[in-house]
Amino acid sequence: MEKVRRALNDSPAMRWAVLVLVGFVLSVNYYFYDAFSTLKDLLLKEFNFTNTDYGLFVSFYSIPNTFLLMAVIGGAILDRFGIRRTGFMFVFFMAFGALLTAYGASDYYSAGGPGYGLMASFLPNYSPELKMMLLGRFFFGLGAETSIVVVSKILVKWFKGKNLALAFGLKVGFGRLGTFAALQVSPVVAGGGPNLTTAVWLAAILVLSGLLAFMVYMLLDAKLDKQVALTTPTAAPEKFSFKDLGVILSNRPFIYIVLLCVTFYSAVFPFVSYAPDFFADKFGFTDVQSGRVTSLLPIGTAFFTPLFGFIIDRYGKSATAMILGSLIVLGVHLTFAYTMVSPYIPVIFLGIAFSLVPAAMWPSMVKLVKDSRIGTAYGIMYSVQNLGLWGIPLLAGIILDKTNPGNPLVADYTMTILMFAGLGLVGLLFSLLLKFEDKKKAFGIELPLNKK
Ligand SMILES: NCCCC[C@H](N)C(=O)NCC(=O)O
Repeated sequence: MEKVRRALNDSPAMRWAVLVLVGFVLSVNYYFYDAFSTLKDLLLKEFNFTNTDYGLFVSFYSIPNTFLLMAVIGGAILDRFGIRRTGFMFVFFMAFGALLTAYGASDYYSAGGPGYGLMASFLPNYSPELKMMLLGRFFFGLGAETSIVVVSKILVKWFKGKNLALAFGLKVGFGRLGTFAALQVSPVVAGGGPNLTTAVWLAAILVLSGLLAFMVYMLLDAKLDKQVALTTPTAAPEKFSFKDLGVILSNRPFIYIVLLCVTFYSAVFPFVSYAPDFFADKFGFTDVQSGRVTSLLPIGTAFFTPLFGFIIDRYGKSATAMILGSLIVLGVHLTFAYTMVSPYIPVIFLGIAFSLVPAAMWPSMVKLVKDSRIGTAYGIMYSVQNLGLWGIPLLAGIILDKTNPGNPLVADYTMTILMFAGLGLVGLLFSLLLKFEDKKKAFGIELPLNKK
């Protein structure tokens, strides 16, 4: 039998190849998530959506993960059944949901295609188009979040002790590139309205190509497992037990990170879903201009997150990075709410915050949870985070409708943005508590990650 001296994950080239493959899966995931933010006005016009309908559509992504605890269940299934089976299933759901959403927005469906009659037969206050798109968004969210958990576990498998924070930074960077592309490409393809459906189909087809990329990754994963089995006696996968959940949930720094995760991301992702419309309404930008300024955020973070990850691998200071990032988010939203400063400046600062916190937060988990339970831990984080990603876009839409009675074309966003600032403030509090706890009990969150 051929003796394996080096496993696939010992080769830097293979590690980076894996990162590119799973990074692509993330890019298309984020592309689809964000492709609708520059189409908001068109959706309102074409399908008679209200701001609340739009908020509902954005937030439906999070329903399976929050209320059905799919990210936690997905994380536990992942720890139990492994990366290949679980990953394929969830990337498949993501692609199915994306195609269903595109179908719901298509002319063929609106003209009475399959399912139209059924969707028209209940809840008449919501259009059949909205209902089909909500169903698609539900499946997309179910698969998308859990597939991010899968990708996180893949990175721990290939990169632990070998530039893990850099790998996580690049992973986030791939996601941001997807958001950047969506903000740039979607409004151009939609062409101000006539090609709205094409813009949505393009997004769905990209997600489908992510499924193919994941299947290629599965081949590498199987090969690595075979090599590892030759050199290391394989332990049977540990069965999921509620005791494990209890252990994870009684870890105080973990809880602070989860709470920071929900407040920080709720102040950023839902903001991005409204940002193009906000820039258009407050600063008089066109759809394409506001898409462009919003897209500075993901493109900046695509470069800065890996850079901060690289620094954290070597020098640590993760808790401090989370405090600084939270402080910046608060300052940025107050600037948006109360000043007419050119949006380019706060967006750049938001990009720095949006790089610092993710670069520090996600890899910190390996300091708190053992590898065999990392899927469950990320699943818990994502489920709680999704509570914010569900509630906050909806709340933003409701505040927007309430503070702008009569649905004027140009809306006043002040109260909506102040709500985002409030979330930034609460996030800052949790990041301070995290640093305090780490100082008291020496969990090592401030230490470099490139240490065994
Ligand atoms: N695709 C947009 C929502 C992704 C949410 C995801 N749970 C997450 O937080 N990813 C980490 C990140 O920084 O993007």
